[in-house]
Amino acid sequence: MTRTRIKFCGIRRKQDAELAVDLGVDALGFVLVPRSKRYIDPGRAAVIRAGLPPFVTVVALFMDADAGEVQTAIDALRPDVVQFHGREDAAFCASFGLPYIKAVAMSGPTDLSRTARQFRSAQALLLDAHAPGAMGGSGKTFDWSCIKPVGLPLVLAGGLTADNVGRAVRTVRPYAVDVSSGIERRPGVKDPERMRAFVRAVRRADGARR
Ligand SMILES: O=C(O)c1ccccc1NCC(=O)[C@H](O)[C@H](O)COP(=O)(O)O
Repeated sequence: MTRTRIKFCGIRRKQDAELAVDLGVDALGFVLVPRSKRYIDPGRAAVIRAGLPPFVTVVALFMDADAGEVQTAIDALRPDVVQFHGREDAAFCASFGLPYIKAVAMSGPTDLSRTARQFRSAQALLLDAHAPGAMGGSGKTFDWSCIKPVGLPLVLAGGLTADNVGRAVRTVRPYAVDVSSGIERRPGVKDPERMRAFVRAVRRADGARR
């Protein structure tokens, strides 16, 4: 059976990280973007990280931060993967010596193969609904019909919920799905029932793809 990986993003509380791990979530995202409603200080994120068991991927998110800020945060949090949401180019993304994910703003027709060529050093592309220059975590979906395989793993994000993620998995067949707003009570505060329902919906869709 294909197992769609799941990333919960915008983690700010220890109990949310613990429940995510119990539910078998593969990756946790920490938003290190100071203007975000889900911002977490890298030191606080490191405390949550220290309590995680092995084999849970810790992802640090940045948006147009300078290299010094990114490196300082990496030194504090020691993420497994870095994820870039701004206008960073491939050389910048790769310069920290960590696997990286590049977020692509899917606000209109987007030439994904061109982006994949530009970011061929990326571990994956994360397709999100925000407009270029705007922040992620908008809770909005985009038109999935423009998604084509591009030779890099695709992480589908943007407005996913327990109600639409099954259709997303069956339609797009992404390597992973990423969710923030759809499992929240309010920004940065996750809702246990929504977290559980989301994971159940992904696993049900995985079963249907067998
Ligand atoms: O979540 C934020 O506030 C944020 C701010 C700046 C850059 C990225 C941000 N989030 C990125 C994510 O990976 C979200 O999980 C992704 O955009 C999906 O969000 P949502 O539509 O809320 O599920």
